[in-house]
Amino acid sequence: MPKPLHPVGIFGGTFNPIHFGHLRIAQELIDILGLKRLHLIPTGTPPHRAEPSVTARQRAEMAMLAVQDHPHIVLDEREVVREGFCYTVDTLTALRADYGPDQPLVLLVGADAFLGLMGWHRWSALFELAHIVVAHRPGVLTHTWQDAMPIELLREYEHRHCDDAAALALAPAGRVLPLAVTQLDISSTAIRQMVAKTRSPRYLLPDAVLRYIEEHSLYVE
Ligand SMILES: Nc1ncnc2c1ncn2[C@@H]1O[C@H](COP(=O)(O)OP(=O)(O)OP(=O)(O)O)[C@@H](O)[C@H]1O
Ligand SMILES: O=C(O)c1ccc[n+]([C@@H]2O[C@H](COP(=O)([O-])O)[C@@H](O)[C@H]2O)c1
Repeated sequence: MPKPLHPVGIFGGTFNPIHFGHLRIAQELIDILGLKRLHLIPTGTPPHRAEPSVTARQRAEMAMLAVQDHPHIVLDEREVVREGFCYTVDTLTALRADYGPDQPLVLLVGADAFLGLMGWHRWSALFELAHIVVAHRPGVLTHTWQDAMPIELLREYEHRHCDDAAALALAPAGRVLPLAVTQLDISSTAIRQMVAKTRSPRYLLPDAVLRYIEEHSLYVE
């Protein structure tokens, strides 16, 4: 029997700014799935929210400061340099072309993002391109979260749901795995608000990222 391939992780976000909530779920995914590589992908121009207050380049620079010494996380700037809206389906299509048809790809999203998946461009094509791992997030009702899913998403979830992380190495795409991760009630919104009120977000994000925010006077009002 051929040896299963190590899945490749993919984690996109606005990262305005990146914080320990993001970094912790990325680390837990790496450990649980035995990933050798996770692409950390700051969004360029997001289709789904107002233009972030900080440029994609600066959000990417903060993400780089957060992961530059990590042995398995690579900062992937393909969305930062893309013209126009950044759709995840396009990013996954490009990664699928890079890695070939057999490589298991695993897209990491938080539970709040997964609940909004039907609003994503060509959302049902995402399941053909990658597995989706859904990290629990404080504030999202995880024990009854199926009740919060729109019916079409629930149908996909019930069809694709699996609880065995090892199963993701056995197919290139198509499964949905909920992941009970350490719950860190941190959001970029809260960090931006703290800075605006001259309160320190220290210990919610890496020191190097906080220094960058201070040096560039980000989020001050
Ligand atoms: N504390 C957290 N725990 C689990 N998942 C998280 C956490 N923070 C963010 N995520 C997930 O990380 C991805 C990127 O999130 P994003 O960059 O929008 O951060 P955010 O903190 O939600 O930002 P904002 O407050 O600006 O909306 C999303 O899939 C989101 O669900
Ligand atoms: O492709 C889409 O239509 C789409 C719609 C909403 C969100 N996304 C992606 O989901 C990821 C998390 O988004 P956010 O807003 O929680 O930072 C990020 O990589 C976005 O590009 C993608």
